[in-house]
Amino acid sequence: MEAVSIGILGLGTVGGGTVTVLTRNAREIARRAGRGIEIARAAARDYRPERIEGLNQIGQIGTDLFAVVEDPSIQVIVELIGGESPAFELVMRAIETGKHVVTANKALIAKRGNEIFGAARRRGVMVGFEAAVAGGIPIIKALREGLAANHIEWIAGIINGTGNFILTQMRDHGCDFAAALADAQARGYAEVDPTLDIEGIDAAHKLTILASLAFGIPLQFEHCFTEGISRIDPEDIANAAELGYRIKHLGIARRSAGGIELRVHPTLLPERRLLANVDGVMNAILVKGDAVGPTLFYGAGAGALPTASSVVADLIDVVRALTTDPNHRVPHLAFQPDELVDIPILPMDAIQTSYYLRLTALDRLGVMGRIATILGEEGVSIEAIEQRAPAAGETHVTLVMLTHRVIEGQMNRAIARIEALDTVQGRVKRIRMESLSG
Ligand SMILES: NC(=O)c1ccc[n+]([C@@H]2O[C@H](COP(=O)([O-])OP(=O)(O)OC[C@H]3O[C@@H](n4cnc5c(N)ncnc54)[C@H](O)[C@@H]3O)[C@@H](O)[C@H]2O)c1
Ligand SMILES: N[C@@H](CCO)C(=O)O
Ligand code: NA
Repeated sequence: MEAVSIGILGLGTVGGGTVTVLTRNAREIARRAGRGIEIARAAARDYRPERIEGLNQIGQIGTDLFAVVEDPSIQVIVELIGGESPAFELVMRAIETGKHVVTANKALIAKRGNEIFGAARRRGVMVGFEAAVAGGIPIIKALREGLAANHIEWIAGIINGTGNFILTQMRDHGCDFAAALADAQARGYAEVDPTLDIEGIDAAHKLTILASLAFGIPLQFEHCFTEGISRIDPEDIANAAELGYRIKHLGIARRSAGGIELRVHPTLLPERRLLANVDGVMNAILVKGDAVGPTLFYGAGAGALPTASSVVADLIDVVRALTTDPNHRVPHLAFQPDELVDIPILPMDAIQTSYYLRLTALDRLGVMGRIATILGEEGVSIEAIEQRAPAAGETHVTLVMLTHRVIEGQMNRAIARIEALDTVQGRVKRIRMESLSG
């Protein structure tokens, strides 16, 4: 059978990797897909030809993205430019002209996916986005198909490679934040705007997508709570280690009474948990289904070839399903589109978790007692407390506490009251803790 013609938009880290994988593994890909995949055209503002193995396999390379989308000989558009615009307009135009789409763009899917999938459904075309979440890990496929029998209870994942790389470097080498970030950028892990990685926005994009697939809810990026890693101090990493914990940047989506928790933040995890030992650029997603129990998916969360692995898997899926009836394909968000239920996302002060607290207080009789009283009055019970003796000549001590589970709203009130004491210096540092055992 004749090869399927595709057009690639963007020839950067992921675009280049996709060309390489399609070229290197062309024969095996064709054996799996049933037909060859031919890169008829590609377009990019710029690219590094010396970095792209297989570049000579591309029929035609230009700079006009829309010209590729309008080309009637192309059946599938692979969007790898990133960002919301013009990616959204390109994808919508591709759909309008009856082309299937494969994308690695989580910002686009998290923010505009409801519209994109609606348009794709009306036009009867497929949109693949496996590469958008956790790079090379086939987590979308797992949630949509492999775990389809389950009532999913919760998901917790390390879903930003750059952030995990930085935290790992800080812990292992006492390396500073800026140097670790520069290294992640040089390796092609980071987003064009790395604040998306560091501030947790990229992880929030991915978690939004995972939560939809797991719970059958529309994409609701605007309701995801997001806290980044830029305020994690080496001191907190060391304190956590002393207490038997590691700090990981987690995305957590959980069904609980009254709604769904959707939150990205630094998290203390007991050091023996598998997730606590996922280091460097590696990602991992723990999914708890009622029938299967906990399942863990681990692999490279970023980088050229791992991400291309997912892009090409989607391409193979599209090629295999080209002639199938659109109504009988696996739904984009795992649930039939008219079965998505708009369950509310819980506000952050309604969630329940335990906490690591660090504060600096005057080393004077009664100060500790006052803090403990406030915590008790707000319903916060302390699991462990450590006091760092003041250095010679110092008047203040550092207190590190671990609490039992409590509603975040109560913790906020307790922290506000503690910060208002004149015996307490500066802010109370708070990092959430999860056991991930239930
Ligand atoms: N880098 C990774 O490890 C990784 C992993 C998973 C998903 N992603 C996603 O894949 C997408 C691409 O990321 P990347 O790291 O390959 O980016 P990149 O910056 O390395 O490459 C982007 C490519 O698109 C081109 N481009 C961008 N905007 C353009 C425009 N307006 N007109 C013409 N060309 C344009 C650039 O010239 C370049 O060739 C993003 O959505 C990103 O979030 C990246
Ligand atoms: N910037 C992203 C790329 C993969 O999505 C990360 O570091 O995880
Ligand atoms: Na994936």
